[in-house]
Amino acid sequence: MASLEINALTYRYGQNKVVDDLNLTVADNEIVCLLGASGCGKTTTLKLIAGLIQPEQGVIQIGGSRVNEHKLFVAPQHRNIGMMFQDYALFPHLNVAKNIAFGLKGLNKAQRDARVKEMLQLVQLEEFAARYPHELSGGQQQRVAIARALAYRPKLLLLDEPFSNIDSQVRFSLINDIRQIIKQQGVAAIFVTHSREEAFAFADKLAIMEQGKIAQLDSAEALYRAPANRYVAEFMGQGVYLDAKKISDYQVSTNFGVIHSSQPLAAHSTGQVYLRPQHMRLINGENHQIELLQQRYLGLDYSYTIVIEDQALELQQSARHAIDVNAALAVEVEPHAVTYFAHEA
Ligand SMILES: Nc1ncnc2c1ncn2[C@@H]1O[C@H](COP(=O)(O)OP(=O)(O)OP(=O)(O)O)[C@@H](O)[C@H]1O
Repeated sequence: MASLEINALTYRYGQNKVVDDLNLTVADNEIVCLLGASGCGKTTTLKLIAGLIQPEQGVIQIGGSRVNEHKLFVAPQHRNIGMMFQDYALFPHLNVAKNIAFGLKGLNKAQRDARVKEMLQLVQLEEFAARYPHELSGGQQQRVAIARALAYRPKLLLLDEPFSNIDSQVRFSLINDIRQIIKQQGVAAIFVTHSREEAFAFADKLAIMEQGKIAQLDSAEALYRAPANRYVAEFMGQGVYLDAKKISDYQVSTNFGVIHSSQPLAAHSTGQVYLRPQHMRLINGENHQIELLQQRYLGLDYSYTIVIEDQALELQQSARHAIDVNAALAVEVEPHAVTYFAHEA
């Protein structure tokens, strides 16, 4: 059974349709990250799931139970969700143990104390039970926040930019720890972030959101290998488009030579390939009319900013294979799972 199932969800702020017929499923025990351009509707989607706002249309089911439909509207505290929002700070006047215990209902004191102890162990903050939030680091505060969110054993966790205020040096170890904690508890989670790197480290699947809809939901690897459209391809990483003509199921011809694909190409006979820097190498050779804008030495690598067919791209390659920037430049494209789109309508 899915922990979350959303069908045809729609929401407007005034005339502005911010969530548009959105469908999304999160399996039990799965972490899904909502990623997309600023303003595409990520936070609004989380608020709809949480019950902080009411949809115009659509059905949301959490753990198999409908939380809205016609006259039904289940209040946030009865939705079986835990929330860790950027602006849902800890209560400053309560110590760590009391912050975690807040919201634990229907338990007697002994049960409540046992649950708080269990949660403190889970987030490895046993010695910090009596401390107040201002006496903790940002990372420790987020551990308390996750302990508080998990304390009443929700079916689904909602996390909105939970790591954005955390120092970059500790951010990725905190992300790993919190991922493990969530997996250990067997809870499903939806996570909103602006950072692809955070999404890769934290989520099982990424849901790429485009203008109020889910453009594609899959693993990061599948989104790289087979993006559903140009928005998803560009969102997953910088690249350049080259006009291309299909010459076999595994080969396209471009101004930069024949490119070999490790997967069958889409059906259209002409279109554009989207090439990412990691599949290209700048070399000295036959002049491909590549302009070098900038070269920087980064220690082990060189970074080259080049212009191909009016599109700028940054490539990094080992300083051991440095090229002569004053000689003619060309690119070599290695065989890979080529992304090949039809021409834009
Ligand atoms: N309370 C509000 N009243 C009116 N419009 C709003 C309100 N909140 C958000 N919006 C608009 O709805 C759209 C979606 O906002 P939302 O916060 O869901 O986007 P987001 O994808 O989370 O963006 P970001 O990545 O910048 O946080 C935006 O155009 C935003 O300006």
